[in-house]
Amino acid sequence: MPPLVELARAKLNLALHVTGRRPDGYHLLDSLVVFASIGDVIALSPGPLSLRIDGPFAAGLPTDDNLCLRAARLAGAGADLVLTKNLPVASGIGGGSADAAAVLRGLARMGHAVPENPERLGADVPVCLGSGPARMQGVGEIVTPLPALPAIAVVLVNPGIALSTPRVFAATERRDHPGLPDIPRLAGLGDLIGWLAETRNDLEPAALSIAPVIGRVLDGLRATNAAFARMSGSGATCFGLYETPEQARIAAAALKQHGWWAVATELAPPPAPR
Ligand SMILES: C[C@@](CO)(OP(=O)(O)O)[C@H](O)COP(=O)(O)OP(=O)(O)OC[C@H]1O[C@@H](n2ccc(N)nc2=O)[C@H](O)[C@@H]1O
Ligand SMILES: Nc1ncnc2c1ncn2[C@@H]1O[C@H](COP(=O)(O)OP(=O)(O)O)[C@@H](O)[C@H]1O
Repeated sequence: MPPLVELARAKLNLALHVTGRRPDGYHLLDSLVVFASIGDVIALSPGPLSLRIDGPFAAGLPTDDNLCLRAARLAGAGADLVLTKNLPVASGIGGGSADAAAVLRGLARMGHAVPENPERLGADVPVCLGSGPARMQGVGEIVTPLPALPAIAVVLVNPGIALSTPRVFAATERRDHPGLPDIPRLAGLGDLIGWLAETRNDLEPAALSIAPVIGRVLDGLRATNAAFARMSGSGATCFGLYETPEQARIAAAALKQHGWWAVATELAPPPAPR
């Protein structure tokens, strides 16, 4: 029987406001989250729990304490897992959380119930489970699905540095920003950019202070005529939005000249219900 295959789409925080902090130190967030068409790939076959990792970013990833295995253990399920790691690690685009959510989706297709507290695996796991446009609030556990966005062309760029999420949160100075403005129906790139102009990524200043190269990535995106550029999550991956897929392809090729990981893709529609 061929393995079940799940795509762990790259997550993008188009806007990310830090609105408070819980007594346990976790931050309250208000974020517009969307997913790109590219991602890691997870193949699941029946069998005892095991994990093999291949792909361009396999090196250095733990095989024992991997979030894919932790997801299967939380679901109480065995499976033979193969992770093809296409996305940079510790990079603000979901990574381990997207992989864990994809494993839970695959296991659900094999008949295993999705655990009740998937956020225990990572704050981004609940939003990554749905893998469609959503407003994410609380520490990540409140997910409100949003209508589909158009397939806007996007370029993702990572300068090749892993940035630790806890370190970026710890270096964030202001934690009491207002939440996102209401999210209207976003029918095209113009609507989206107009709305994004009223928003921020509140983790960007701290990430920039730890890794100034992020500033050069954002300048690089703007120099390729991105209609909008910002960092995703806790960084260091940044995204640029473009008028056309052709512009995005040309921009990605130019940004690779810096030795950075750069890929042209588009905002993905929500997955069809199964
Ligand atoms: C910042 C965000 C925005 O979407 O994305 P990434 O940059 O990781 O992609 C997420 O909130 C990250 O989610 P995730 O990467 O799953 O985080 P977790 O593993 O649960 O948490 C890692 C650490 O980040 C801090 N953390 C995480 C989430 C949150 N709401 N407040 C926090 O303070 C905590 O120090 C925690 O120990
Ligand atoms: N399947 C996985 N994919 C990516 N990272 C993983 C995975 N499993 C465990 N990890 C660990 O999780 C950490 C990445 O976490 P984090 O800094 O939150 O990244 P991101 O910002 O990409 O969400 C890394 O230290 C990595 O070793």
